[in-house]
Formats: sequence, C-alpha cells, structure tokens
Amino acid sequence: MTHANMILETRGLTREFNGFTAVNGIDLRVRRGTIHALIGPNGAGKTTCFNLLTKFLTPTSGQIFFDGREITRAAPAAIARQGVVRSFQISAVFPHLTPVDNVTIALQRPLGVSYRFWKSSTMVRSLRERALELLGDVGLAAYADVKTVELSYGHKRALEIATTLAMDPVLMLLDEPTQGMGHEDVDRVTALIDKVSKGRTILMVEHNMKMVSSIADTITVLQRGEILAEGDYAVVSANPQVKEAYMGTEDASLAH
Ligand SMILES: Nc1ncnc2c1ncn2[C@@H]1O[C@H](COP(=O)(O)OP(=O)(O)OP(=O)(O)O)[C@@H](O)[C@H]1O
Repeated sequence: MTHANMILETRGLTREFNGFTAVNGIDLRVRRGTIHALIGPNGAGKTTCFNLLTKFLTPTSGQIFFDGREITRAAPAAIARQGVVRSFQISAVFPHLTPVDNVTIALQRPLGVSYRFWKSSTMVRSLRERALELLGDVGLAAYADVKTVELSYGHKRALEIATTLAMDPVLMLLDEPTQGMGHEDVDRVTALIDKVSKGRTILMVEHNMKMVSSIADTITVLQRGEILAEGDYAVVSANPQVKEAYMGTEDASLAH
C-alpha cells in the first residue's frame, strides 16, 4: 500500500557502482502539491537519486511508486506520459531557434494522446498560441522571437522551465534550477518555480539554501547515500547532525 497523499514514494531505493553504494535504502515520500528539496553535501547521492527517479539509472534494489503505481521498471518515456517530467537542461534547446519555436517543438514531443491532438488540423496556430502563453507564464513574452542564444543565462533557465511545462508535468523534477546564477536571477527563478508549482508537485535538487528555505515545504537531507534528516527548513536547519554534515561542527548553521 502506498499513501494516498504521496505522489512519489521510494522503498529501500539503492544503487551501487562497482561495490560502492551511492544511494542506500532510501525511503523518500513526496507529498502531492508540495515543493520538496533534496539537499546534502557533495557526493551525498542527490544526483544518483534523481537519476533513479527519472529512470536515467536503474536501481540495484528497491522500488519507486508514482501516484500509487509502481514505476521501478518503467521506461523514461512511459513515466513522462504519466506526468513525471524532468527539466530539460539548456543544452536541450536549440540555440539558433527562437524561444517560441523551442517551446512549440517541446509541445510536439511525442506523448501519446496529446501528440495525436497536436497533429490535428488546428495544430499550428494552437501550438504557437500555447507556446506564447507558456512563455508569458515564465516572464519571457518579450523575448519570444529573439534567438535563444542571445538570452541571458537566467532567461535561458526560464525557457528550460517553459519547455518542461509544455509537457504538462504532474511531478516536475528540477536539477539545480538556480545553479550558476547571480542574486537577481535566483530571485526571479525562485518566484517562477513557486508560481508554476500551483497545481503540481515539484522535486528539486538544489544547493542554494536561501532559495530552498524560501520555497520548499519539505527538505530531505542526504548524506553518504542515506537520509540524514527530513522536515521543513526550521526542523532540518536546527538538526545538529545536519549542521555537522554541512559545516563539520554542531555549532554551525546551514548557509543561508
Ligand atoms: N557512475 C558512477 N560510477 C561510480 N561512482 C559514482 C557514479 N555516479 C556517482 N558515483 C558516486 O556516488 C556518490 C554520490 O554521487 P552523486 O553525484 O549522486 O552525489 P551528489 O550528492 O549529487 O553530489 P554533488 O552535490 O557533488 O553533485 C559519489 O561518491 C560518486 O563518486
């Protein structure tokens, strides 16, 4: 039995690499409609965990459930059809096309029913309208027709979110959405993620603690492949083991 209010659950999720256990028996529970952050020091197993959830890697043992259904052995395309969508990195957009063309292409990714719909006769105009709407949602309306390569880094990351939204995710997985950003872009992308989280669930790997503390409902702290602590920011930041993991001393606090 899985829990009805959990959109994603793992049981004993484990991944070994040549005898080294990068993810060790993780029981993760992501509540429907929340923003959930996966944090932890370097090498804690965040990326491996993320790759297991998005089916880029196969678990050595353990199970993954999405919306009550086991997806442990499902292919990446199959889980995408069910609404589990990983953000497409900037490298996945076409730099010499415009943002509106990039989002239009994302809208046409073959996803079963919606693919057939978009192949209908009203397709072209509807696609462009929907792409413009999504660009508006991420604050890129004014940049719809410039070359993607000319966008600022922050705007490119916003475009990445728009192309992800094009797949209408139920559970959106974001891999370090503010990585490499200056303050202004961090604030903009944080507000954007908060906005697009309405009506869906977001699971993200993120290093920026200020960002995590401001929008995550739940934080899971990983260390050496295991869950060290879990809760809201107040709970995990007060945890002595978390302080030690981050700073090497119980007196230190999470960088904020
Ligand atoms: N393909 C692989 N082969 C061997 N070891 C791996 C592989 N991928 C990850 N590891 C090891 O597993 C451990 C966890 O790595 P992972 O990248 O998941 O950590 P992380 O928490 O994402 O770290 P970071 O914050 O530095 O990205 C590390 O010790 C890493 O060296």
